[in-house]
This record gives sequence, C-alpha cells and structure tokens, in this order.
Amino acid sequence: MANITRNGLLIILSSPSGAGKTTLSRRLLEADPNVAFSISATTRPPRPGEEEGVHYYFKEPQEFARMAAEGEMLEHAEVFGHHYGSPRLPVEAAVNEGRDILFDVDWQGGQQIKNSALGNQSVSIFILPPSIAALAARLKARGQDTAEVIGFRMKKSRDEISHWDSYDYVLVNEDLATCESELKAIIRAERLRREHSKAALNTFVQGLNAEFERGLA
Ligand SMILES: Nc1nc2c(ncn2[C@@H]2O[C@H](COP(=O)(O)OP(=O)(O)O)[C@@H](O)[C@H]2O)c(=O)[nH]1
Ligand SMILES: Nc1ncnc2c1ncn2[C@@H]1O[C@H](COP(=O)(O)OP(=O)(O)O)[C@@H](O)[C@H]1O
Repeated sequence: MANITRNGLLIILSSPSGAGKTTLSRRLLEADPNVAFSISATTRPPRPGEEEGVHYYFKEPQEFARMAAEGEMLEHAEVFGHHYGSPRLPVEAAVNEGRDILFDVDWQGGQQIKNSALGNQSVSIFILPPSIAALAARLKARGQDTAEVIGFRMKKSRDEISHWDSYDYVLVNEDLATCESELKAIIRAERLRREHSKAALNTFVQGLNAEFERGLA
C-alpha cells in the first residue's frame, strides 16, 4: 500500500474575541489525534477554569521578555494589553514528526508564522461571527469577562476583522456544526497538497517510473 509521509501542518486560527476559535479548536482537537495544540505563553492572568500548561503557560512579564529575547518564541505579539507568544520547540518537534499543530493566535501572530521558515507548511483560517450583535451576545454568554473587558474586546474586534483578507480561508461561524465540518474539510484538503509531502511524492513517483521501466505496464 502507498505510504506517503508528509510534514506536519501549522494550522493558524484567528478571529475576533468571541467568534468561536476556542470552541472550534477544542472540537477539532478532540476529533483528531493527529492535531496538537500550540500552548501559548502569556502575561494575561488565568481565567476561572484555565490551567497552567493546558490552556496557556502563564508568565511574569520579565520571564516572557526573556523568552522572546532569546528566540524561544516562533512569534509573539501584544494583544489587549498583554503579551502572547508561541513557544518554538514544540512546533518544530511536531512538524518533524508529521503531526499537525494548531495555533489560536491574533492576526499579528498569523502573519509572523506565515513569514517564518515554517510558513510554507502553514494554512491560515479566519473565523467571522454571523453579526456583531451575535459576537457581543456570545461574549456576554461566555460569562468570563467584566462588562468593561467585553467593551474593550468589542472595540478591538473591528481591527481584528479588518485583517480577514490576508488569510487563506474565511469561515462564518453561524451554525457551529457546519463551521466545524468546514474547518475539518479545509484540513483534509491541505494535508493532501502536493507541496506538503513533496519529498515523499517524489520517491513514490520514482517507484511508479521504475515499474514502467521493468515493463510492468
Ligand atoms: N500572536 C499571538 N496571539 C495569541 C497567542 N495566544 C493567544 N493569542 C490571541 O490573543 C487574543 C486574546 O486571547 P485570550 O485572552 O485567550 O482571549 P480570547 O480572545 O477570548 O480567546 C486572541 O486573539 C488570541 O488568538 C499567541 O501565542 N500569539
Ligand atoms: N456557532 C455558535 N453559535 C452560538 N454560540 C457559539 C458558537 N460558537 C461559539 N459559541 C459560543 O460563543 C462563546 C465564545 O466562543 P469562544 O470559542 O470562547 O470564542 P473565542 O475563542 O473566539 O473568543 C462561547 O460561549 C461559545 O460557546
């Protein structure tokens, strides 16, 4: 049977706060054991229920600055007044082992990953809310931020949305199940892209040519 190995894919997911990235990521990770989550480092304090090393690595600003200065992050940016970054080593390990890695990052992070040495192994997906009213309602319903924080995130969402045009794919998260299946379809197709398994395909086609030469056609 054909065994065409491929490099791992960097899956970049961005959206304005409240559009559903976290929910979609969780569903994808539960359904697909070949996808790992890139656990970001952040200076933001934990929300209720968030665990160290599961949702984020919570860092003091000084430690975060050291990690960034010493090149330990694949990308990093300031979002909502806090610093966020993706540790580099787990990403390189996953890609080399042919495992996909999912990033929940803002547009700045998405752009830095696209411009990095691993950019040609990445696919970026932007999630839009069905309406701004729905976005506000979801942030309220999540019940994890104060009215002031929600107001601030809503103001910033216009800026985040303005970057939709630099993503490979754009999905509208109206019905969650539909959006989840669209996301999975994108990942299935991207895994099959020629450039993501070029070395293995070269070897495979050489094998087909060798069969021709042996006169098996
Ligand atoms: N650039 C970058 N952005 C990140 C990273 N981790 C999280 N973010 C973004 O920071 C923003 C705030 O995240 P968070 O505080 O968890 O709130 P959320 O918007 O409700 O998910 C979101 O846009 C995330 O995508 C990271 O490692 N790098
Ligand atoms: N398609 C959807 N329809 C209704 N509610 C949704 C949908 N997708 C996500 N939500 C809800 O909206 C809130 C914000 O979603 P979340 O995944 O935390 O967003 P983000 O990570 O983008 O900030 C959560 O309470 C989530 O359950």
